[in-house]
Amino acid sequence: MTTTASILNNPFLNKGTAFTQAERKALGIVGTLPSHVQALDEQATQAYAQFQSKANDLEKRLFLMNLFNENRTLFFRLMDEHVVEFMPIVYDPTVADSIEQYSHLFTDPQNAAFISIDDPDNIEATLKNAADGRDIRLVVVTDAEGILGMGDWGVNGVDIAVGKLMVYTAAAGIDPAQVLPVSIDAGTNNQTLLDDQLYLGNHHKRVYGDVYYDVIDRFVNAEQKLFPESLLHWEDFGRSNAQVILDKYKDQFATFNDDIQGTGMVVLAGILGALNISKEDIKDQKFLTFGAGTAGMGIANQILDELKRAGLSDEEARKHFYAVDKQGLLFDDTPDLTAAQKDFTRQRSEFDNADELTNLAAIVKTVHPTVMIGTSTQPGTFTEEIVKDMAAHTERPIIFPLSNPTKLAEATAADLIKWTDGKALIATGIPAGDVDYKGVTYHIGQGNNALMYPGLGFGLIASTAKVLNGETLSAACHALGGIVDTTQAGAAVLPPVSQLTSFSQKLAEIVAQSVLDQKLNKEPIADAKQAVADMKWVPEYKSVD
Ligand SMILES: NC(=O)c1ccc[n+]([C@@H]2O[C@H](COP(=O)([O-])OP(=O)(O)OC[C@H]3O[C@@H](n4cnc5c(N)ncnc54)[C@H](O)[C@@H]3O)[C@@H](O)[C@H]2O)c1
Ligand SMILES: O=C(O)C[C@H](O)C(=O)O
Ligand SMILES: [Mn+2]
Repeated sequence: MTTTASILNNPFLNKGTAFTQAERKALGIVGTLPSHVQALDEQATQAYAQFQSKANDLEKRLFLMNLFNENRTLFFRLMDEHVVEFMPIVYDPTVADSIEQYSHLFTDPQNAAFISIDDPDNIEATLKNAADGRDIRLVVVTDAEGILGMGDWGVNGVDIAVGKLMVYTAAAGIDPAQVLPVSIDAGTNNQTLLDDQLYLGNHHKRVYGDVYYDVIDRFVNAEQKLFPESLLHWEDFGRSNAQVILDKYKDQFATFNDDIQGTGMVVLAGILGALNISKEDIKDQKFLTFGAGTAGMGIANQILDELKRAGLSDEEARKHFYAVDKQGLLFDDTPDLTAAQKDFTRQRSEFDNADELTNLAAIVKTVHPTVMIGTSTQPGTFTEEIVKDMAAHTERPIIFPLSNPTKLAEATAADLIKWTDGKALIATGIPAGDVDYKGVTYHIGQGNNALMYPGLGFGLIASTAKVLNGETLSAACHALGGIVDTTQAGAAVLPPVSQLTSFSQKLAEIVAQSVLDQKLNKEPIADAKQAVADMKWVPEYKSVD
């Protein structure tokens, strides 16, 4: 039965004041709206003026989330027009503030599914209720143990799943009615949340081990059963679980971990862009990853794959890596290595001063890296001394401080340009403004997986991919090559967010083509480009009869 509420409170159907008089009549909602009928453009102009009147970024975000909760078409029309301005508001870094305050600011569940580890028997019902009959093609799930670099945020982390999905639609054009954000509430070790009466998640410590993995398994089974056409995207799981989960499911159906693979992709694409500028060969680089966690090792593995595709043996390729974590440079005898770290250790016998290699300054001095990636969550750790030392031994140091949000970045782009006298080739995790230095304007690429996962995911869904493999990931990493004009002084290593929609489309087409080339499509598809074009949703009102 249609009721006024079932239309005006349904963000997938609601047009608000844009319902024509005929539609109002047909739907039985005559008189429930002011009489003047607005066009979508008019609504967008009006909403943008309200957005601009908000005092700060969090207020702006709250306003946009309200709009999102009321009317998805209007929200995405507006985001389409203002993508560069909206990205840092709906996504990183402002999403970080909203996650910290989620329970206090809560007004709406945003059509997410909330799975509780204490209620495993209701996992299927939870997904079904949240989907509410919609044809779900894309699920972003988080257990929020490692939200950006801010640690454990329990159920509050659902906002990152919502935010990632907003970027998917804005960038690639997935129909917002076909997506489902999922929170797995496995408890939290965040004492501030546990002590907070208003905290909306389970008030107990995080559950690990068999009980946890059993819930993950039940979730995966229910998800695949209910939404067999869907792609499953894992986000911000903790270091001890992320890779384990990915390894368990990656060959079974279309799935990926954004922090491991999405980040690996954007960093490799950024390095390829940087090498295009410096005209150097990837096989001549020495890679230092500072923060050898989920993202750091995902990046190392993606670069390793590239080196092997460029002709190096596995053994030769691994010699190009220096993985650094809390313990310093990781050696084969370093205690407490994770499974992923074990593949990238060095031997003490390779260095005269192995015992001194416990801090970044000493390691840079000894190793002379040409590429330094920060995924450590440790702000300001790429110091002037370290960066100058690195720059003294390589013509164009490639430096990517990627830790998010803003307050956790290893360095700022402006400092890196200054300390290296304009030589550094930089990408940052959060958006960075242009840097003017000695008469040159340096554009800074955003080394954020948001540049990659929308196109990757859309291409996989459009091509009905059975799985995602290394071949497709590699094709996607190379897809952005040539988009940036590297002949310009101060060119960025990655394309600008202002071109997010066009390069996401290109990426999706390349991904879909790779799937078809490998015959990994579930359904017959003749033309990858056409499949991508056919699936693209545009924020326009459809007429209601
Ligand atoms: N820009 C992007 O697209 C992107 C993508 C993923 C992650 N990240 C950022 O990378 C950071 C790490 O994320 P993650 O998912 O890999 O988390 P993680 O917890 O898996 O990894 C962080 C690693 O840093 C290490 N670390 C902590 N203190 C250190 C220190 N003093 N010296 C050296 N290493 C130290 C930890 O031991 C851990 O191994 C976060 O800030 C996250 O926002 C950015
Ligand atoms: O969410 C982001 O901004 C990127 C990345 O997935 C992260 O965890 O930091
Ligand atoms: Mn993440």
